[in-house]
Amino acid sequence: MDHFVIKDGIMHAEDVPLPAIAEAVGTPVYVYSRATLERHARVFREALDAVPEKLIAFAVKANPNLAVLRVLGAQGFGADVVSAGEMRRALKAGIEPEKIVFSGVGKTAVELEAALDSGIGQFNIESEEEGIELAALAVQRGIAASCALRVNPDVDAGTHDKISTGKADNKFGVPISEAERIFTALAKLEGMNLRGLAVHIGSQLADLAPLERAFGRLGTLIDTLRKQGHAITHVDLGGGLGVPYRKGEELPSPAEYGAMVAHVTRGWDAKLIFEPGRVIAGNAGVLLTRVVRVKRGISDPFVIVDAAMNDLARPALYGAWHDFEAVEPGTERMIANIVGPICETGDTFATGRECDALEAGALAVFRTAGAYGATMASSYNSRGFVAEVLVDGDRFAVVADRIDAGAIMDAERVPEWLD
Ligand SMILES: Cc1ncc(COP(=O)(O)O)c(C=O)c1O
Ligand SMILES: N[C@@H](CCCC[NH3+])C(=O)O
Repeated sequence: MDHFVIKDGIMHAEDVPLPAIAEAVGTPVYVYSRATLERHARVFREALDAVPEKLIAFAVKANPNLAVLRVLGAQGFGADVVSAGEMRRALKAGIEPEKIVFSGVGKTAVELEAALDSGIGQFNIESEEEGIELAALAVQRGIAASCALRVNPDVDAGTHDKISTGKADNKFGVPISEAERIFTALAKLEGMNLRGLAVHIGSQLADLAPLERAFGRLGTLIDTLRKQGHAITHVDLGGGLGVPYRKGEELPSPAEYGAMVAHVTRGWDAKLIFEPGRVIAGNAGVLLTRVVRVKRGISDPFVIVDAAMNDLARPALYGAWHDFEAVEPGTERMIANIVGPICETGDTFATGRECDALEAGALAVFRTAGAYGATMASSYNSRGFVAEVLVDGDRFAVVADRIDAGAIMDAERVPEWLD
């Protein structure tokens, strides 16, 4: 069930009319639905009912807002983090350290130390070099780091090139052909409790077959390692499940994903870890924006909105599609180029898009903006950082203040020697 629906001619987030949020907080603003987050968490968990032992660790990069993390933590989710900053957020949101998994190719020594000192549950090691460094830091502390080795299975996820992570030439994980040697070498190290494997082949996957292929390769590797006497007790299957960005688009459901996982992993006898991001948060948020003006020229009109590529980068970065709808739609439609105010032609959300007819001052939303939206924002063109709101039934709260150009300038200094 969609929690962003038109009631009495006005789009609501749950029971809150979006114009009320625009009035109180201004635009552009991200609006998240607590009920949707909770429903997605429940659906994903239930889809994995057949998996006896599991941890679902939300990929914090998708939406690191503290309130969002708090909602998901209350659903029993852990956190998949890729930086000390994300780890601090997960901890601050109340997620137990034991439920935190640290992924990422470039964890610095400072980050590894912070994570060891916080007692996080698992490090997903992405190279032999990282494993050696981490083990040494653990020895200094008189502890052993619980780790999984991230394997690059050389599988084409069939997604956008910039968000594919499991092909041999991608920077992530160790090549599957080298995994046995590296696992054996790292497992010997003092300070290293190498207890499993991890894989993540990419994001916004529209087909389960590449995931199934990757998990199958992991299964073969588990057998090989066990035959050599290694204990494999934890296997992290990453995230990646895609979501519909266009009305009517069909993607594999969490239930289909869960059935595939249960089938491929039958008999693995290990705790499975999942790192979903987009499938939990994507359709739990919209970016609410106001039309600045409609510029008519020789081509389709330009609908210039007050949101821009600095607030929602996905269209400019990946050519991504986000449905665009009026908050108070009439019966008329138009064909328009939907653009932001930034001084780049790439600040274009849609070209030649059929949408509700809009005039200056009207409110509209970009849908499916709850994942990889605010988290990828920048302050380009000194536009500041966009605000975020969480809706719960008929109430809402600002869960991230708008940070304007003034606040950003407060962190800057002009050295005296320039005077
Ligand atoms: C290691 C890792 N885990 C989980 C995710 C979450 O992916 P998604 O949002 O597609 O579920 C990502 C992002 O692709 C990732 O890099
Ligand atoms: N930022 C990407 C997803 C990257 C996933 C991170 N590994 C997107 O918006 O689609």
